[in-house]
Amino acid sequence: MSKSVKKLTGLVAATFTPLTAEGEINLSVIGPYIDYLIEKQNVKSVFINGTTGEGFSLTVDERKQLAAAWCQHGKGKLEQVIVHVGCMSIKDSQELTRHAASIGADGIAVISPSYFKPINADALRLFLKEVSAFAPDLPMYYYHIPSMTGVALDAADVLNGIEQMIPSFQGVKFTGTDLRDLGQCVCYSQSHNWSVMFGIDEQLLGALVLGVHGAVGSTYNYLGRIVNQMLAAFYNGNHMQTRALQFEFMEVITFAKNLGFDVSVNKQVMSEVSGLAMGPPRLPMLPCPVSKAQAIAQKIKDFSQGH
Ligand SMILES: CC(=O)N[C@H](C=O)[C@@H](O)[C@H](O)[C@H](O)CO
Ligand SMILES: CC(=O)C(=O)O
Repeated sequence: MSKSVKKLTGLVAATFTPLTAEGEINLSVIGPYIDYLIEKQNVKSVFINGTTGEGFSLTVDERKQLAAAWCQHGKGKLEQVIVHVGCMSIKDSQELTRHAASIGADGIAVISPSYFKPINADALRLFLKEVSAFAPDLPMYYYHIPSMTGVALDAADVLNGIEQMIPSFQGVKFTGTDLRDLGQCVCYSQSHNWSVMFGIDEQLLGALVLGVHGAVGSTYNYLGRIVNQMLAAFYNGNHMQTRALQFEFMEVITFAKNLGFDVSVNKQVMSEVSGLAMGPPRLPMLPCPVSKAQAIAQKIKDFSQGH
């Protein structure tokens, strides 16, 4: 692994996957999507084909086409394009990994298989190693998301000693609420200069205090500008302002959660707020009633106008 790895930091948008009304991937939205993130949200890195991007509902070929489009349109504009390559079959993950390297992606991230689950951290590390071997020079991030995978191994256990197996290992995207485990990931990562990226947007401040290097999340697609203000306030030591912004942010997400806030709703909210046509989700998710998304979008707009 070369020493010139660009460290992943700051806000990273976990992108939605634009679909046509017929449910086909809609690559024509990606160019305008990138401009929107940079110009309107001050967000310059993306995490594609993950949870928000419905990665597990896409075919391997669709995932390749999307990754290629994000890298191509993002060239010279985006700081980093991280491609999620987790699949139920290790063969598919290896193919996506090789492809990510061939198109110039900045890194890959891997969610654990969740049907047949790794029985312990050794099994998961072995899986990650066999995936990374298909792009040994590409930074790899482990994506910890037990709420979706049911793989409840401590992320810190997965990290422990992984550098001896995976020279390209560069950190973890931590979507969990166990602050003890998160803190141990940050602590372990320090000596390796890895990135710990937090993934529960409405709890970001707690993670910042523990020393995470940034955050990957869905809401940075449309609240990135304000959350960047929150990060600036935090790094300037202005805890009152940071907390005030976090509380307002929490209120918006609580409002959304009370209405039912899943990827389908979130995707429609993105269409409403950005004006970009994200299209419907893919089955088994059902399209979200427009009125629900509009109510959430209005909250987001009110929050944005206040800042
Ligand atoms: C479970 C899940 O999908 N988490 C996302 C990222 O990992 C978050 O970005 C959430 O969408 C966000 O925090 C809203 O709850
Ligand atoms: C939300 C998130 O980080 C993902 O799309 O995977």
